[in-house]
Amino acid sequence: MSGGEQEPGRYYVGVDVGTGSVRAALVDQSGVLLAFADQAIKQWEPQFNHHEQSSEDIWAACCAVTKKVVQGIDLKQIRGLGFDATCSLVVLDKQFRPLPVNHEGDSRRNIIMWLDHRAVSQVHRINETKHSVLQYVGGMMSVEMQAPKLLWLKENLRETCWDKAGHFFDLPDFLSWKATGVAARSLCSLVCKWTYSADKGWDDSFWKMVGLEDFVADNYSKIGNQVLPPGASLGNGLTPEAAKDLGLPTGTAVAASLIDAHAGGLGVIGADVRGHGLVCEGQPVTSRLAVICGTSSCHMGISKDPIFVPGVWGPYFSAMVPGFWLNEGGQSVTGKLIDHMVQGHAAFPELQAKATARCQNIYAYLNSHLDLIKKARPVGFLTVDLHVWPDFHGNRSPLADLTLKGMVTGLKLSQDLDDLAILYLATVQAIAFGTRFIIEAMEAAGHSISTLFLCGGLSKNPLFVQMHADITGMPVVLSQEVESVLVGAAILGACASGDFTSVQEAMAKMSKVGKVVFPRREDKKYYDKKYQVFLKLVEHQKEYSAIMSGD
Ligand SMILES: Nc1ncnc2c1ncn2[C@@H]1O[C@H](COP(=O)(O)OP(=O)(O)O)[C@@H](O)[C@H]1O
Ligand SMILES: O=C(CO)[C@H](O)[C@H](O)COP(=O)(O)O
Repeated sequence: MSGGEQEPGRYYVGVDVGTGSVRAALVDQSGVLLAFADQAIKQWEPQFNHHEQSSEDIWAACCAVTKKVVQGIDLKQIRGLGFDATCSLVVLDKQFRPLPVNHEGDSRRNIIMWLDHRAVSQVHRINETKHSVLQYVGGMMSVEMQAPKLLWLKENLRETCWDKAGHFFDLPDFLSWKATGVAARSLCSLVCKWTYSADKGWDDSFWKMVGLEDFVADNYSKIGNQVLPPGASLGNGLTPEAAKDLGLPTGTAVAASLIDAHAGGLGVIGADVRGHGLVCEGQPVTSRLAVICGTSSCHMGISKDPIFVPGVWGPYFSAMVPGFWLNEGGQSVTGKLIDHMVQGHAAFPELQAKATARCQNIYAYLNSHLDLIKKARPVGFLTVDLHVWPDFHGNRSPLADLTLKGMVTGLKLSQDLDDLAILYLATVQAIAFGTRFIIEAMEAAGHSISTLFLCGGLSKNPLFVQMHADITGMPVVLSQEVESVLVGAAILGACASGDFTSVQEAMAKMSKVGKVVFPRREDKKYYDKKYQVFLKLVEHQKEYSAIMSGD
């Protein structure tokens, strides 16, 4: 379909596999969510910095949530299915059975998660090669990408995993394979996490130089030698087995997938902004930055020509919006950091009890508590002497330094609820300062950004949203559908069904502006000062480490 026509009763299913849970939605042609379901997924941390999951557990969760959202629907109306997922590494043997990625030999745990930092030595060696593919990941490969993890498997689990492995998938590609039996990879995963180039393909010299020449020898069959653009229809759609598992008809169209952050980007970045008083109304789509905030935050900016931003991943061609280059800034832990700070505080049990008594989630409770304890000035001013540096899991962007640690300055002896609430506020602010730091790096390299489009679990937190507006000085657009990542996944399904002629057309019809949050200009001076302190924190941290590593 094209030309603005809407066919009644045409639905798409989007499935989003985040770090902590799997979500599914039934979505109509105008991007409205008609049904939603979610289910938690298992995670293991057998050692510090080792994070693992199970592809069977995740597939079972995808099936359970999909069955729920299509309940009571005439299945003939479901036109397409799209998956997005975290960029975790799935390992299968030659018969497509799970292989262990751990010393314990537990083959249930066959996924090295994206936030796993076990491959530190491997990524250092990869970066030391200074190979030209590194130009397209911000100048420096991240330990969270797939090449270092593959090298770790080769060096550490040779017999139990590496020699037996037949297939290494990015999690989004594993899901589309499981659904259709088609092992083609999405251009999104391969370009963003595996060093594939949209125009030149694989670079043999890179894999040979880093010690993974095995892939070249077998023509990349284990990591993908058929590549499709996100949204392309895969094979004959759902296989009979997958259709039974998911509760959908055999042959339902299935799309080549996207990484979760990229699906969030599709779900928000193309919305029609007319009538909201936004400066980006008269500007090209490249003035918009999609920020997908869940366990981590990802900052997705697009451009017509490639822009090389030191410490910011990309430029990646056609990895999110077809025909555009993508730069992806990121913070490895944001939601996870807030949870960590709050749950680790002595007053956490009291917070839980009080929030439960009021039938509120802990963050809604904390936000109202901050409102209660604020004095004459706005809430944000409660942290005048409390500052946080948020890199508790290293810095992804723009410093690309995985050795950086978290910092807090301004601690007191009190451990009460006020103290917890203010520490939570300072953490939220630190994450927003991190976003400002990334935006400044992108702008210095040539991006021109005026408006933020937020989605993901943290965008449900009004304090997080307001702090992003105040600290960046930019308006924040929230979508009509809170679960915009699922709208992105459904857009893929809609493209695979053939109901739209392009991803751009589907984006324009299915993503919608909900609420706009403007910055409080009168607070700018205060946040500028706090930003100065923020930048000092990392400078000082580097000085401390130089002192300690000196003689
Ligand atoms: N209503 C809410 N208010 C505040 N924070 C929330 C809310 N819902 C989710 N979050 C936070 O969002 C984060 C998870 O976001 P989500 O997008 O679900 O993550 P992922 O995709 O990584 O699984 C968690 O840190 C959680 O605390
Ligand atoms: O690297 C990423 C995207 O390129 C994401 O950080 C990763 O996929 C995890 O996402 P989330 O925080 O939504 O679970």
